Amino acid sequence: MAKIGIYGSSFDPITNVHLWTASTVAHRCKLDKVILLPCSSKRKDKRLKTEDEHRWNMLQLAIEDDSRFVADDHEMKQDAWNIYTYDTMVHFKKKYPIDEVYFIMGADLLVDIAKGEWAKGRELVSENKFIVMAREGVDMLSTISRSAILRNNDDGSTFHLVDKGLAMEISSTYIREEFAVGGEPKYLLPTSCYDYIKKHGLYS
Ligand SMILES: Nc1ncnc2c1ncn2[C@@H]1O[C@H](COP(=O)(O)OP(=O)(O)OP(=O)(O)O)[C@@H](O)[C@H]1O
Ligand SMILES: O=C(O)c1ccc[n+]([C@@H]2O[C@H](COP(=O)([O-])O)[C@@H](O)[C@H]2O)c1
Repeated sequence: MAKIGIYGSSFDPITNVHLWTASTVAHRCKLDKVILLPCSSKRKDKRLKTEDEHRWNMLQLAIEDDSRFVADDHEMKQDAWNIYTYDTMVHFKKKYPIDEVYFIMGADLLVDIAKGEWAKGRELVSENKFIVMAREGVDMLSTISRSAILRNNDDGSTFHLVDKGLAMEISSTYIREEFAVGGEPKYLLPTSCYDYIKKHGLYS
């Protein structure tokens, strides 16, 4: 039985923090594989400015040298009304029936689920397991205990809380803004992705 982590993001663009957190979690939680899952630009709750094709190409460039990482375009291929994480996890548990499948996310998303902002939040928590990475300013244990959705669907092994050791806050937003204002975000993301953005004039 393998241990597989699903790391969902817009990856707009993928950053060195996405890669470092995926690597840290893979190492600490002894994952056999991390599936990097870019969300679709058809998503209703967030307006993405970059076409799926570019985000997908950058993701491929970023992970080509690391055999632990695999990109999956499942959400990009879905219709707009069927791209919630709950449905995504149903898909991956069916695809890997004998393996342990975890959803990997930062603690900021734990707060959003606690607030009831995610589709089928109750079912999502009760039917899945999560690896939650610490984020600055979020107390993960108290977020779980203060939320009825989280605490009542947690059987004690639902949330694997991981403190990465460093806060390291590089965001895709910061990188997009730097490109837009003529800044220099080199080394905050893989050089191959930096070059791809320059070549295609993204974010300017
Ligand atoms: N520094 C970080 N530490 C831990 N988790 C992170 C960090 N940055 C992003 N994540 C996690 O990565 C996932 C995807 O986040 P997302 O792509 O929205 O990050 P972002 O770089 O902040 O993007 P954007 O700036 O476009 O909102 C989420 O689960 C988020 O919590
Ligand atoms: O299922 C939902 O309702 C839901 C709501 C918000 C975010 N998500 C997922 O959380 C992951 C990170 O999202 P975001 O907003 O940080 O790009 C990504 O895989 C999204 O599909 C999922």
